[in-house]
Amino acid sequence: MLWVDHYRPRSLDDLHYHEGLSDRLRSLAASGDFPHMLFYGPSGAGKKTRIACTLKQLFGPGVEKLKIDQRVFLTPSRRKLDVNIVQSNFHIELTPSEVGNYDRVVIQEILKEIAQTQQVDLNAKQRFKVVVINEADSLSRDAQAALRRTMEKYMSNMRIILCANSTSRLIAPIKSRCLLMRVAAPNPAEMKAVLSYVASRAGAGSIPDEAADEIISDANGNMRKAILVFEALKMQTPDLSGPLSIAKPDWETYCHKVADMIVKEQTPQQVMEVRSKFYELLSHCIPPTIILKTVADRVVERADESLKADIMHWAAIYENRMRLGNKKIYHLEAWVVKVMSLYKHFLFDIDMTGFED
Ligand SMILES: Nc1ncnc2c1ncn2[C@@H]1O[C@H](COP(=O)(O)OP(=O)(O)OP(=O)(O)O)[C@@H](O)[C@H]1O
Repeated sequence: MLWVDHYRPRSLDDLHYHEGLSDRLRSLAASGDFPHMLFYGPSGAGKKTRIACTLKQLFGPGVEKLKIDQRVFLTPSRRKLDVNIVQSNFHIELTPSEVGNYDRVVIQEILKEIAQTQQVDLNAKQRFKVVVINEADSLSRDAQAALRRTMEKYMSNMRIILCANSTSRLIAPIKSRCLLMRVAAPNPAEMKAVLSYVASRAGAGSIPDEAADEIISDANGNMRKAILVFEALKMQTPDLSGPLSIAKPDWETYCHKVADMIVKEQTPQQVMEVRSKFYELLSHCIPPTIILKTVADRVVERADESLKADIMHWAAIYENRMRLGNKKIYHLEAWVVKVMSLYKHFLFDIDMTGFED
């Protein structure tokens, strides 16, 4: 098992950072009046770990006995949707956004089913079951509306825990029905403490300060990434001495290549080249929003100061359109064409100024 899973905290007492948050969760679990909750924060900050620990506090170790099911749902047009569901006797966890725009069907069916079944385990500590919904911020508007209605209706025997990166794409009625829990990224000192703990538990001795600093600055607040990189480096150079080479993931290097192409040449042929690179990235399941963000960041790094704000402005607009639409490639490509046109105008203006001089 990877260290990141093996040494993952299992109870609220084991959690390393944000102790105030752990205390609040502990008292909420004991209060007998557990609310619907929304955990939000950046990737790898520890949201899912914290949710799992809260469930354990609520229901005891039985919640760790998990069963994985694949359920089939039927859309109104009789299309079959496969959804993976993880459940224990006390909770159920799902990612409805896996099925794109049909997420409403999944939300409605699952929630109705859970809400209408009473807790049958007489020894259960709580009378309600918990439904954990991952990637809640990717839910369609329809699914969010369905969720909102269910939250009102079935409060007596069901609680919902939403997990999201940000609250901005959730509709206000959902936010107002949940207790919001912000799980911020750990700071470098907190990350260092976790890495030292993992190193000592894994029998890997202590971690040199320079190595820890390098891993932490590369991880940028993502605890999962830090532990994964630490384990990989430990396999390569067991004593972690000398300059470390933290390899960038292939998809990131590929995105940077795309950005360099946009900056280098602005022609229809180049748009076609970029398109084929986008297809390559998408076919390797890199999320389109991540592609857009990584490419845009790199283009901005290389662009003239006067263009930076416009490039980001259009990236935000096309990201929004991408979320509304189905075909992601159109919007990625439209952004590329927009940026190329901004670039061309900029270069043309420079030429003209030179000419006037
Ligand atoms: N409080 C903590 N103390 C120690 N280690 C932690 C803590 N929180 C998280 N971790 C470590 O970080 C890893 C990633 O955490 P987790 O999967 O909970 O993040 P997440 O915020 O849900 O990420 P994502 O949004 O990308 O799914 C865990 O597997 C665990 O090893």
